[in-house]
Amino acid sequence: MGCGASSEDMAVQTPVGSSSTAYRPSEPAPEMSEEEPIRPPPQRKRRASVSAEPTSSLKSVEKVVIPKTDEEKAAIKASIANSFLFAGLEDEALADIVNAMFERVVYEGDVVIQEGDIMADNFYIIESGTFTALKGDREVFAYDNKGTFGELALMYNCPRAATVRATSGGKLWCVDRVTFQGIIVVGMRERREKQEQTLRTMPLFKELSDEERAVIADCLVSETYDDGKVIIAQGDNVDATSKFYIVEAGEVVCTRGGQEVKTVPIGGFFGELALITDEARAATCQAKGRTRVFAMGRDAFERLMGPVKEIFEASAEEYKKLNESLAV
Ligand SMILES: Nc1ncnc2c1ncn2[C@@H]1O[C@@H]2COP(=O)(O)O[C@H]2[C@H]1O
Repeated sequence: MGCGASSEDMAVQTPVGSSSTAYRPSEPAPEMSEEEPIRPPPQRKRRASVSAEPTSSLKSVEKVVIPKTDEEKAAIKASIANSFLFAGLEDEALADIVNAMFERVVYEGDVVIQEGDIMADNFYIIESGTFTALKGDREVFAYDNKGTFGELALMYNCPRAATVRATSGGKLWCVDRVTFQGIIVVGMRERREKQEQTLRTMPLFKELSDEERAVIADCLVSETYDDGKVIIAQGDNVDATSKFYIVEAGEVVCTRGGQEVKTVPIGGFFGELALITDEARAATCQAKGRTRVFAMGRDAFERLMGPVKEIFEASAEEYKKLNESLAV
């Protein structure tokens, strides 16, 4: 994770949901100890609710459908909205993964993941409860009613890097290994390849080396905006959380004082000016049609955008001339 993504980056916000799936303490998962009971992962072939269609991401992965209420689905989607693991997933893939999630109720002291376990089974999203992540006896992270864990062993096919134990009762949403790898890991790989290809064609990055582009790709997150949605508002102050954007699909319209000053096409950028000058946002930038952008955090922008500084300086000069001529 080249941009220093931490467990917090992966954290989900306030998961909700109210499935009534039974938790059976007498039913330990095969690779778990007695103290960590879990409802077994979905049976891909035998469940009546499992359909056999392949997913769009990985043809050989069957879709698993664990029935959920609309409220539960919406709540799960809200809770994973800020997780980079899910960012950029196509709507269909996201729906597939939400369908496949199953719940696990935990009690204080339950060991959900055991450090060193080579049979990593699930990825977990916290709906409620507190959890501690331990390496040996040392706590390396504490989760408080939000967050996700268990992705590393599934992404890199390595043993579990830490133990995760419930420090209160709570509820988790689980994604089984096959679904996680088939949708999230494959999706990330596909997106990464597409992203590097896209960056290569963008005027801003075309003079950079493959290595420079790869580092930049590590720090980009796809965001999707509906038609008319304001991505940047003129006059907003910038801070450490402010971002720089590149249009990946669709278009972005920029206005100053309500007057249109620019349409940013695919491959174009916006949101750089205030990050450079540390002044308020100079224009309002809105999606035209459903639009996808690559967003880069301010920290990465400052570290990585040096090589394209001249391009930014030239566009700042153009904006200045245009704004003077339009008196906006
Ligand atoms: N005429 C313009 N003047 C200033 N900014 C513009 C103009 N047209 C497009 N923009 C973009 O709108 C963005 C708004 O946020 P920033 O000020 O960070 O950076 C700005 C530019 O990238």
